[in-house]
Amino acid sequence: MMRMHWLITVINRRIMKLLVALGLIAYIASVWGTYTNMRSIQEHSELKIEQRIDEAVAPLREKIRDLELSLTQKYPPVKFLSEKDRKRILITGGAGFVGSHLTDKLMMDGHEVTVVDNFFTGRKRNVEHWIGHENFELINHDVVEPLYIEVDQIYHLASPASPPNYMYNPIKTLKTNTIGTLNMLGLAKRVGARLLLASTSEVYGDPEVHPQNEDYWGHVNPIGPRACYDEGKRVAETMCYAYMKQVCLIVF
Ligand SMILES: O=c1ccn([C@@H]2O[C@H](COP(=O)(O)OP(=O)(O)O[C@H]3OC[C@@H](O)[C@H](O)[C@H]3O)[C@@H](O)[C@H]2O)c(=O)[nH]1
Repeated sequence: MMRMHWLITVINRRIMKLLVALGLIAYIASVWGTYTNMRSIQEHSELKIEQRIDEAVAPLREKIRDLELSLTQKYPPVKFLSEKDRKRILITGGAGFVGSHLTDKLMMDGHEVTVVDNFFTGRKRNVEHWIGHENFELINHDVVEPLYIEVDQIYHLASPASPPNYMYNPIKTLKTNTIGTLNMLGLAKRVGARLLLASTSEVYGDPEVHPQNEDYWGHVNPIGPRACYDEGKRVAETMCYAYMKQVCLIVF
């Protein structure tokens, strides 16, 4: 009997120890679980915060990079002009041959130049040496659509200029020289700017007089293959004169 009792006590003790050990292991496991869980939540939220910071900082980094670039970038020398003498100048077709050289001249003289071009024949690389300069702006825009900006002077050069280019799409050539010129005259009228139109000797058509002076009216053909350009520029000149006479616009 005594032996039996002793055996039960020993077994009970062992079970107790086992239970205590199991309890301890369960407790440690749960504490460890909570700890790793908390860590992963913390790491996750840290990751999210880092991500958000990165997102918020990215545009600033880009601005700083642009700023650094503009500080280190070398531009051709530009004169300083006082506010009074500095003009805001729009050059349509400014990425073309004549336009880009005019851009260089006016930029180097110290003016603020906005080039508007649809890059039909002009190229960005013709004016790329000014990109980022505080006095320079390049706008990809077709003058057939109205343009609303504030300027003091307009040099209206936008037009295809060589026969293969202007004969490629005669209707578009006509629109550029008529609607485009009308839009520029309208802009000049609205902001009180003076306007210069780049015309062409082709307004004289197939001239019988050489050289042609201002009194010569030309020898033109309104339905010939080059008419879209010749007549387009002729009507552009007529529009400029009408605006000059009717609304006292200063036109060259
Ligand atoms: O619809 C158009 C067509 C042309 N253009 C631009 O006008 C510019 C014309 O420049 P080009 O280099 O082809 O030709 P040029 O510089 O020789 O022409 C220049 O002299 C002749 C005149 O008829 C043009 O009006 C004048 O720009 C180009 O940058 C072209 O992309 C427009 O912005 N819109």
